[in-house]
Amino acid sequence: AKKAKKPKDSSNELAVCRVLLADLEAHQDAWPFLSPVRHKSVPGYRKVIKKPMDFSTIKEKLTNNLYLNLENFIVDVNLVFNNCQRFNEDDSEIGRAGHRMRRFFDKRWTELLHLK
Ligand SMILES: CO[C@H](O)CCc1ccc(O)cc1
Repeated sequence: AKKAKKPKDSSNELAVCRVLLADLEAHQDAWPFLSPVRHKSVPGYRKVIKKPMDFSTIKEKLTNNLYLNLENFIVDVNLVFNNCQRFNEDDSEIGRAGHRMRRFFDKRWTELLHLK
């Protein structure tokens, strides 16, 4: 017989997003990602990175209810890290910060989801 699916409790997903964003912003390696890249002073950035994203923009979107669920939020956080990997050498200050931040984020949201 089909097992009854447990109803998904999505009510606290946005609270989880706020906790995750606060943790990202507080991380010592967050500095390259806190505000939008000044593409006018970074040659090539606008050409190479089609969808710029940063933590302050994510905060703005969260405040304006532009994330319908945790998944949409995670897509934007991963965009920050994927943009970073695309534009920076792995063996660079910012490249390494991006890898460390992605590892931290992946660990943190899976921790929070397992609390449910
Ligand atoms: C999230 O940080 C951006 O990838 C900044 C890229 C950058 C690399 C070198 C620079 O001199 C300026 C910006």
